[in-house]
Amino acid sequence: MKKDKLIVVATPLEAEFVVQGFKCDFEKVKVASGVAFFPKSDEKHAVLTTGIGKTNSAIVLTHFFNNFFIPEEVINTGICGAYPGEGISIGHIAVAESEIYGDEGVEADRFYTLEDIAFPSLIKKDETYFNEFKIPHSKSVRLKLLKKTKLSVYGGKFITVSTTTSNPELEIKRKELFNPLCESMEGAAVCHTCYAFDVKFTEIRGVSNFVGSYAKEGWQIERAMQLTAGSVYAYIEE
Ligand SMILES: O=C(O)c1cccc(C(=O)CC[C@H]2O[C@@H](n3cnc4c(=O)[nH]cnc43)[C@H](O)[C@@H]2O)c1
Repeated sequence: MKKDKLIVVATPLEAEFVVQGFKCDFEKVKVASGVAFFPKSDEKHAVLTTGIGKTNSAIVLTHFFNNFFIPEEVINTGICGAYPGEGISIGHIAVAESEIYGDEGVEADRFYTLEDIAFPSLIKKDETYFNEFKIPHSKSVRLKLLKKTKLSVYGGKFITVSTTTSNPELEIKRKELFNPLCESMEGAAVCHTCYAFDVKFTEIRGVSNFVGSYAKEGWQIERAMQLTAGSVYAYIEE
């Protein structure tokens, strides 16, 4: 097994899409409340399933780092919701340029961020982080995917939420607050954990739906998972 990169997903179905494309046998190992797939091949990478949401992601990834190995880079992948209006659509690929906790703060007369209320989420060396974690190498990730795949690949800010943005009022509000390209329920927590452990963080997601509505019949979950798995292979290929 190669240990330079670790692929992190939220759900068993997302793991299945990634693992099946590796075309090798895997050993399944329990990691706290999650599951790791360790490939029985020197050429392939491990895949970690955390369960959905910020808490599961942080618990399982921290447990993995402490008990298995610390990779040079974590690649967080899976599906996401896109904010309409940026050209991005269902079946497109999105690369995070920064990860933002979209609902950590205070909801009062307006939304107050962690910075507004002076509550850092992480203090490290000389840096203090609040809602946002920047991902400076993301442009090179996007360029690599554009070069190596025929997919539409967008870059922008991702927000991570506990409550999905499934009505138009919340969509407008979060768009005005953070100008996000996409949202998920794990990204910022995985990114935060990587910052804490000095691990490079990359996030590549496939758009399964638009935010702003709760019409689940329009979601294309399996197509988005398939395309995302393909873009992760393209990214990790030397
Ligand atoms: O069945 C439902 O009612 C339901 C409501 C909201 C989300 C789901 C999911 O299955 C998605 C959760 C899963 O996928 C990511 N994801 C995908 N689209 C979005 C989105 O628009 N907003 C936030 N997260 C999204 C997320 O990272 C979770 O892992 C089901």
